[in-house]
Amino acid sequence: MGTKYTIGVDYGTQSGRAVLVDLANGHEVADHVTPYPHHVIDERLPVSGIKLEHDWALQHPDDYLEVLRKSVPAVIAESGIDPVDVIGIGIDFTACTMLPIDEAGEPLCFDAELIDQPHSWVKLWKHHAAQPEADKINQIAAQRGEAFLPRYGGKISSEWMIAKIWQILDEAPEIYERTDLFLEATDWVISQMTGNVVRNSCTAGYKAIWHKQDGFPSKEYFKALDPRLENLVDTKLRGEVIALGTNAGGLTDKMAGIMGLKPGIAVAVGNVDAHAAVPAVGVVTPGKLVMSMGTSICHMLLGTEEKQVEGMCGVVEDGIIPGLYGYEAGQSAVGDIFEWYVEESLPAYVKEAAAAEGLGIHQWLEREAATYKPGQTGLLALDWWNGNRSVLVDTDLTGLILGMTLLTKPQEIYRTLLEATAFGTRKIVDAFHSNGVSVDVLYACGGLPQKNHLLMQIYADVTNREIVIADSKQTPALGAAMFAAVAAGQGAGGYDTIIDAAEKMARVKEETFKPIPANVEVYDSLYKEYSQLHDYFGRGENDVMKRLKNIKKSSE
Ligand SMILES: Nc1ncnc2c1ncn2[C@@H]1O[C@H](COP(=O)(O)OP(=O)(O)O)[C@@H](O)[C@H]1O
Ligand SMILES: O=C(CO)[C@@H](O)[C@@H](O)COP(=O)(O)O
Repeated sequence: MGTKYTIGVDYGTQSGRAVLVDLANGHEVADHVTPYPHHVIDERLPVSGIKLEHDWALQHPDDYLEVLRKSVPAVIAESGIDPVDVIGIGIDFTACTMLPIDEAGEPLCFDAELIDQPHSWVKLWKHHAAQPEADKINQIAAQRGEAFLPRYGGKISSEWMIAKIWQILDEAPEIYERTDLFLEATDWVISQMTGNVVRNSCTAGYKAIWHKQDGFPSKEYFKALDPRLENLVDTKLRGEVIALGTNAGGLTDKMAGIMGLKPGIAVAVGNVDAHAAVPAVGVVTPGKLVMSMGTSICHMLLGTEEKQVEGMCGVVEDGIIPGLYGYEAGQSAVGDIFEWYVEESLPAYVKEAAAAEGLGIHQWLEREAATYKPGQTGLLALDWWNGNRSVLVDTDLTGLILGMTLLTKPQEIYRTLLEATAFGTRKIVDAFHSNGVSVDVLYACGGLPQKNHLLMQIYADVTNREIVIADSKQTPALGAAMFAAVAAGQGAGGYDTIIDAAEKMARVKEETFKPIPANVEVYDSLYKEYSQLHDYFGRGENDVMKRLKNIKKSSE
């Protein structure tokens, strides 16, 4: 049949990236990045210049099409392959990144009448202005004993679909009325490529409270939130929910022309970035926790049963790999904490020393921090610089460093911050493992594993588990290309299941990080101390962090 390819497109926060992948071995033949022309819209709307309120984060839907227009032809050109050998395309996206569309499938913000209405635009995953709605969603669900709440670790996030929809209804009822459908951006882009509107099981499950057996929450629940939401599911959330790897339909003639591909090729249903990365590191069975490590960490895990785990972001059947339950948890700041330290708190002499040696600041700090043994700094930190996503689900918690003296060095603080994030991950690992969702080995992808070896060794030592590292730097895009291969099917040169695709296309490095027994022992005692601080400050025994925030607010 000759060499066949698929394209995976990874839609991140700042840019979209297309990767052309050889189906025989997962080799990434070419890639191309298109920065979003309108960036993240968090101050003023394009065209009208209307000012946005605090905590808003929007995007421009045409930026997503721009990625298809630019990056897809670019990977074809760069690779020099014949486009007829591309048998499918798949995408992964940040989530919940959602938008209102009209009957014709057009985003409301494309309508000249609505362009100056902030609520007609795409709400990006990190739009955090729907917290009042999220609070009521949780309070009413808890009062009514809604069965869905434990599936989301006890809390629905303000980042997710229902809170965002309700904010639109609350603040711009006319936009709500004009909306035919609320869609995840990942599903909208697929609709643009195929002409079909379908919802993928991943975002529906993790972000819109959809359950394979129970569907969405009941009409009674939505009515209890707001009588105007009673029929939301049958109206503006309608549409079939389809498992990952399904062909959403063939690529339309129009989009094929624009992208330089063959019309009719398979287009896989949409997916989420962190979730798409799981099969791309070859994880298709339980027991292997995949960490997508960058500014934050998403922790992904598979299981054969639906279990309740404190503070997880969600458990969704078919949510990651069809046929299994997919679990997600997370830490809302990891690389961001290291960046804060380097940018906001590091003495100038360290920057000068690093520059004098021609080293990056992180590299200098990593090298110096690596000269310490576990415990040797005498320091301990709580990693809550951006609140705590799992397991406490509390954005009002803040960071803490304990044990400093007049002799404390910057590299000791840096090491302590690395360790604190590892303890945060161990809390998540322990929460899953002790609730019957076993975690035997860790897999790491994203930017951090490539950048900081000390960090990875600390994670192996703190969790007492081996860590396998992704070989691809574009792991989510590779995963999206694998799901495209499944959507195309074996008959067309692809694969019939994501398990077959993972066997041939997933890639990890040979070198792994293994726990060092002597370090494990010391970290076990430090973790006990971390756990005491974690519970003392995080579970209500001493709410000083919240009181400080309140004092700060009232002093502003
Ligand atoms: N050598 C390093 N060690 C630790 N953290 C680093 C290092 N270099 C960059 N970072 C942090 O990693 C984060 C970027 O991670 P990356 O995976 O590239 O991005 P993203 O999460 O946006 O995909 C930033 O927060 C940055 O401060
Ligand atoms: O929340 C999820 C996945 O559930 C992510 O899409 C969101 O945090 C964005 O992640 P990135 O910053 O793009 O790594």
